[in-house]
Amino acid sequence: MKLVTAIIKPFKLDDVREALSAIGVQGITVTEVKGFGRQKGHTELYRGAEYVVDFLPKMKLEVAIDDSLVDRACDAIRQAANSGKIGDGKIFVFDVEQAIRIRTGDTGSDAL
Ligand SMILES: Nc1ncnc2c1ncn2[C@@H]1O[C@H](COP(=O)(O)OP(=O)(O)OP(=O)(O)O)[C@@H](O)[C@H]1O
Repeated sequence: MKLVTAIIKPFKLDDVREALSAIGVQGITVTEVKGFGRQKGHTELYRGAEYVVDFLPKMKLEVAIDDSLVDRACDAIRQAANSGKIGDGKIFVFDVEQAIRIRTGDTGSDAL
């Protein structure tokens, strides 16, 4: 199992959620975060206004999935979150040791 973490622009959240649902992802955790990438000193558009890049609002998605879905999930996020502009975000992939569904006690991929 892997944890796919994506930092995306907030207005792309619905598109990314739909793209992940379409490939069979069943659960997503979303957190409002702030961050910046390597484009310090450049400007980035956020809700129509230009900002000197500082800590800009982003959404962090966390999706725990079976290994077999990782490539498709990353492709889906890339396509859905890509505006072609700076600050579109990043995807990080981590190993997941265990998953447990609290209600039933299911473990591993059965718990995803
Ligand atoms: N190395 C990193 N570690 C942790 N978070 C990061 C890192 N790089 C980017 N982020 C997060 O991702 C968000 C989007 O990054 P961003 O797309 O600006 O990266 P970039 O490397 O500057 O790419 P681009 O040139 O396409 O803008 C940042 O606001 C930050 O929250």
